[in-house]
Amino acid sequence: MAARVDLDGKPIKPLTICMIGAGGFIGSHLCEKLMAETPHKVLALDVYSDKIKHLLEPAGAHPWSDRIQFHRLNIKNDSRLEGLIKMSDLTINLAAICTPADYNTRPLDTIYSNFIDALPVVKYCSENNKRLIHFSTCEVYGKTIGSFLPKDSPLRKEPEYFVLKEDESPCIFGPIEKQRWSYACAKQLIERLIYAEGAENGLEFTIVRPFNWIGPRMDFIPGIDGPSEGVPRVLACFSNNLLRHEPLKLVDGGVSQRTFVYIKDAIEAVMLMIENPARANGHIFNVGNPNNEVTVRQLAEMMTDVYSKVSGEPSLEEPTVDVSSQEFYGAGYDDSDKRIPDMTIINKQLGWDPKTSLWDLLESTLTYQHRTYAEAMKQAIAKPAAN
Ligand SMILES: NC(=O)c1ccc[n+]([C@@H]2O[C@H](COP(=O)([O-])OP(=O)(O)OC[C@H]3O[C@@H](n4cnc5c(N)ncnc54)[C@H](O)[C@@H]3O)[C@@H](O)[C@H]2O)c1
Ligand SMILES: O=c1ccn([C@@H]2O[C@H](COP(=O)(O)OP(=O)(O)O[C@H]3OC[C@](O)(CO)[C@H]3O)[C@@H](O)[C@H]2O)c(=O)[nH]1
Repeated sequence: MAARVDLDGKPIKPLTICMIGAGGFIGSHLCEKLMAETPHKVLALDVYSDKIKHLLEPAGAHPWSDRIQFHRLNIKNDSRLEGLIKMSDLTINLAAICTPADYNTRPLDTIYSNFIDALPVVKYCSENNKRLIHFSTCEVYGKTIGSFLPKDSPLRKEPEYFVLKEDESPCIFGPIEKQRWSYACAKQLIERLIYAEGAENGLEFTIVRPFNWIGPRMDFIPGIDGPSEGVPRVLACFSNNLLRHEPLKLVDGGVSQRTFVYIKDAIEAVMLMIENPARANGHIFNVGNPNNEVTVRQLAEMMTDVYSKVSGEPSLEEPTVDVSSQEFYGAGYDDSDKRIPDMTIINKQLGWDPKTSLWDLLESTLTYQHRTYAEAMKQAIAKPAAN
C-alpha cells in the first residue's frame, strides 16, 4: 500500500479507530473504505454485524483481517467501552436511533440514544485526551427561516432565508408536542456539550452533520430483512414499494425538499476528517450535495423511472399515492421543509466537494436493491400468509 500523506503533504501514521455503530449503514461503508485503502485499524463496536459480515468473515481470510476486530456490545451498559476508547487514537461515534418513524413514537428511546448514551463516549474521550468525531445531523437546523414567511413572499427565494450554515443558521424546532423534534433537540444538546468540552477542557473534536446520505445497505426492506411493520427512511420505503410493485406513499403531498448525497462521496469527506486532524478539529461540517435537491414527490418519480430502467419492469400507471403524516407516522410528526447545505467550511478546510448526480446515485443504489432483494421479494409475495 502506498504511503499516505495528508492535505499538507505530511505522512499519515497508521491509526487505531474505535468506531461505535460500525455495523450500521454509514459505519459499514466507512469500514470498507478504511480496510481497502488505508493501513488503519478499526475496533468495530455495535450490537449488529450483518452489514460488515463480508469484512469479518471468513475469519483471517482477507488482507485486512488483522486490522478489524468486531466487539458486540451495547454502549448503554458495557464496561468495555472506556478500555476500547483508551486503546484507540480516535473515536468515531455513529451509534443512534436515527429513523424519523421512531422520533414521535419512541421519543424516550430517541432522546436516550442520541443524548444520554453518547455522554460517556464524550466523557471518556475528554478524560483520556482522545480525539472524537461525532455524528450529528442536518436536522439540528430544523425548519428554514423562509418557511415562516408568507407563502408568496419573494424573500423565500433569497438564499439567506434557506441555505443552512454551520456557524450562522439558527436551530428552529416545532413545539414540544411535535415529538418529531426529540431527535434534533437531543443531537443539538450533545453538539453543545461536545463544543463546551472543547472550549473548557480542550477536547479535540469534529462534528459531522450529514444531509441525507443514501446508497446500498441503507436501513432494511420491511418483511425481508427487517420487521414487516417497520418504517425505514425514505430510500428504503420507496425501494420497498418498488420491489412490491405498489405505489410509493407521499407523506403530506411529498412537498418537503431534500438534498441527497451518495454515500461513497460522503465517505471521502469523513476520510479527509480522519486523516487531517489539524484542519478538522474544532469544526462542525455540513456534508451534503446542494446540487441534488428534489421534492419528495420528484424523488418518487425519479426512483420510479430509474427502477424501471434497472429492473426492466414497467412502472405502474399511478406510481404514487398520497397519505397523511398522521396515518403514516402517527401523532406528533412534523417535518423539515428544505435542506440546502452551505459548503463553504468543508470546502475551505478539507477541499471536499460531492461528485455524483442524483440520477447516477439512484441508478447504482437501485441496481443494488434489485439484485439484493427482488428474488427474496418474489418468494415472500408468493408464500401464503402465515396463520
Ligand atoms: N444516513 C444519513 O443520512 C444520516 C443523516 C443524518 C445523521 N446521521 C447520523 O449518522 C449516524 C449513523 O447513521 P446511519 O445512517 O449509519 O444509521 P444506522 O442506524 O444504519 O447505524 C447506526 C448503528 O448504531 C448502532 N447502535 C445504535 N445504538 C447502539 C448502542 N447503544 N450500542 C451499540 N451500537 C448501537 C446500530 O445498531 C446501528 O448499526 C447516526 O448518528 C445518525 O444520526 C445519518
Ligand atoms: O414512504 C415515505 C417515507 C418518507 N417520506 C418523506 O420523505 C422525507 C424524507 O424522509 P426520511 O428519509 O425518512 O427522513 P428525513 O429526511 O425526514 O430525516 C432524516 O434526515 C437525516 C436523519 O437525521 C438521519 O437519516 C433523519 O432524521 C420526509 O419528508 C418524509 O415525510 C415519504 O413521503 N414517504
